[in-house]
Amino acid sequence: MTSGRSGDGAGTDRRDGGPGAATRRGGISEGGAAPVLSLRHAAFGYGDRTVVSEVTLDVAPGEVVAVLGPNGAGKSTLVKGLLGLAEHTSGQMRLFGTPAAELADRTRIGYVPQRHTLTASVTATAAEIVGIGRVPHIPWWAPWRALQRENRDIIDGALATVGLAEHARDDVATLSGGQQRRVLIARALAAQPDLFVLDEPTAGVDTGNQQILAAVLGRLAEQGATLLIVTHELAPLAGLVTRAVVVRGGRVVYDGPPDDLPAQERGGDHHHDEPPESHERASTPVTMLPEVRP
Ligand SMILES: Nc1ncnc2c1ncn2[C@@H]1O[C@H](COP(=O)(O)OP(=O)(O)OP(=O)(O)O)[C@@H](O)[C@H]1O
Repeated sequence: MTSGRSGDGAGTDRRDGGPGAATRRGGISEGGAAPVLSLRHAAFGYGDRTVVSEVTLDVAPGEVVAVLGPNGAGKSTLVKGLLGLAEHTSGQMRLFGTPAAELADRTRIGYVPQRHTLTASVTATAAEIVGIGRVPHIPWWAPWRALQRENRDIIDGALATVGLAEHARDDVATLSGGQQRRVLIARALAAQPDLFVLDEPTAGVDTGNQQILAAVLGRLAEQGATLLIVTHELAPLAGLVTRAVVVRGGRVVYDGPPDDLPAQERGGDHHHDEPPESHERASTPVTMLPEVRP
């Protein structure tokens, strides 16, 4: 199997392209592409506690997947499992065609955590925060490369993609919450990952900022990025999401086109995944059982 970074040579230099450039340039998405992510009966949890189980899922390069479900369903645990932030307790997990345990370079996944903004105690410009995303790409023996034009262009490009070019030199503490989220998306973008994982990017921001964030994600998708977006509501991301995965009671209960999602799974009611699973699962219609994709 090939991978986006080293497959056929097309993916070895991604500097002149956006996210997923390797994929677009023809390596892996055409003819027998390795899934970016492949799970088989996978379970994730914390310590002795399994939170999500029996997850079977393939995500192809360029897909924009919304992970939906009520509070406490296990959405964040699922994506944290991909990042090694929750334990992978059973089943198989491959990332970029490689068994996850053998994947040396986790920076290939760009993560924007849930409800994360930057506090006033951080004294840094937006460009400096975005520059953190470049750290894995700067060899320890050549720190001056951080100052080279090529590196600065990537940082400026990431800020432009999220619509914050004019705020590059601003102290992040002076930016709004929605703008700070976009700085964090730009930081992930600057790392040039092969998969973006965003946990609730549109939660807690006003409608105007939700639209801006959705436009930013749309731009990434147009550039060929593979996106896994945890969200409560599909509405702010409608038109962008190509596939919906619903987690309920620690199980994937729907995997398919967003247009076919039953209204009650589109989100927005912010109900909690309680009382216990047995009740939730009993109420799950048979038609909601996994529609596992090839
Ligand atoms: N670090 C942790 N240690 C132990 N249990 C945890 C941890 N993080 C989450 N959990 C538990 O895992 C369950 C699922 O939480 P998770 O955050 O994955 O759900 P979610 O669907 O993302 O919810 P929300 O929409 O509220 O973010 C919850 O019962 C939660 O208490």
